Amino acid sequence: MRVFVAGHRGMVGGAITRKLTERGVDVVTRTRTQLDLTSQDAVKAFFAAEPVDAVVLAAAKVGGIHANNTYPADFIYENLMIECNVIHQAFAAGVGKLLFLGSSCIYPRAVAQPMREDALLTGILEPTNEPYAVAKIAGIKLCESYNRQYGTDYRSVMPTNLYGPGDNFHPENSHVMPALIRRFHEAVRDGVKQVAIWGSGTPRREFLHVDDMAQASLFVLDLPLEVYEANTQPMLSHINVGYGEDVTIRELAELVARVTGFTGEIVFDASKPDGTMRKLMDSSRLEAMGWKPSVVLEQGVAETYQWFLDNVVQERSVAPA
Ligand SMILES: NC(=O)C1=CN([C@@H]2O[C@H](COP(=O)(O)OP(=O)(O)OC[C@H]3O[C@@H](n4cnc5c(N)ncnc54)[C@H](OP(=O)(O)O)[C@@H]3O)[C@@H](O)[C@H]2O)C=CC1
Ligand SMILES: C[C@H]1O[C@H](OP(=O)(O)OP(=O)(O)OC[C@H]2O[C@@H](n3cnc4c(=O)[nH]c(N)nc43)[C@H](O)[C@@H]2O)[C@@H](O)[C@@H](O)C1=O
Repeated sequence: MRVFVAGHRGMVGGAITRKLTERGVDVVTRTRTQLDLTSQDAVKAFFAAEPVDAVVLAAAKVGGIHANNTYPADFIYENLMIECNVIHQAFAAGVGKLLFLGSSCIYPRAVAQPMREDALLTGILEPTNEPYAVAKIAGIKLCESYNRQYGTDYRSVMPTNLYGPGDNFHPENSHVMPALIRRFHEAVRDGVKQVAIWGSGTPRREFLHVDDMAQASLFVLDLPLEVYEANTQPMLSHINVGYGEDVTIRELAELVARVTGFTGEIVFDASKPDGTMRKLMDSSRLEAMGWKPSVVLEQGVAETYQWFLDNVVQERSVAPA
């Protein structure tokens, strides 16, 4: 079994690669420098040269609310190009099996909670990440369309907000969890008594550890075709992957403060956007098939903070001035 993991250096692609390698799968990888997935010619040449049995598409332009809002053209263009190139060229090279990773932002911003798979395309999207969401919806529809027209077995999973080792801890462009881990850590380090959190603190988010996401991805990829099809009716579309519970951003900030040892004041910066007020996944389809998450949020945040200390902080302290 040879599997191409696109995006193997990312948080999710890295976790999936580790799990596949543990299983003894021959994982094919390329860095972005070796293979720019936005280039149709390069992706075509790659599939011609590297026969694989399956593809995991975990490469994407990814970022938090600020990055999505600031670089909308990059988010829609790069994600559409990556999806079109990888999905079409995999098909053209005769690869029958593929797993596409979407996102919970595909659902309308004011949809009933928890969000079911069949809520797709039933309302208006959240404006702060609409371009990214449109690209992710296109990815689902690409897989669905190739399955319908050509009989491929291209599956899609929709992860909720993810976190864990390998996350992006950029102060502005990252997601909320790594941003807060960095901000609280630096406040403790510098003796700062007040930390500002973006928005009102009232939006709710659901956080799933990346190891659970990787496990869910392989669980879905392993499902017998008839089971996947029976659980993705009516359009053989996609499956949600969530933790099952959400917290307010204020509660998340309080948790990260405890984990990092911050005892000062938490304030809220209303000049920053809240984004969607709630996006809790309904993961009952996946859970009915036997999958459930295993990493408890408090434990996951503590482990991620340790990873940040061991990798991001450590690397910076030994880097040349
Ligand atoms: N993180 C989250 O909270 C969530 C993520 N997802 C989805 O999960 C998937 C993985 O996300 P995550 O691991 O967090 O993202 P990361 O940003 O950690 O990883 C993305 C990977 O894609 C690669 N990549 C991006 N553009 C290109 C390109 N043009 N050519 C080649 N490689 C490219 C990156 O390469 P390089 O290392 O060179 O930058 C990187 O390895 C994505 O589809 C994302 O949309 C869905 C919901 C939530
Ligand atoms: C995974 C998901 O991720 C994005 O959507 P999002 O959930 O809104 O992402 P976020 O993690 O950036 O923010 C969550 C909440 O947290 C608040 N918040 C507080 N303080 C900080 C902060 O310091 N940084 C960030 N980033 N957010 C902060 C922030 O204001 C918001 O209310 C999209 O990419 C979307 O496309 C997508 O798929």
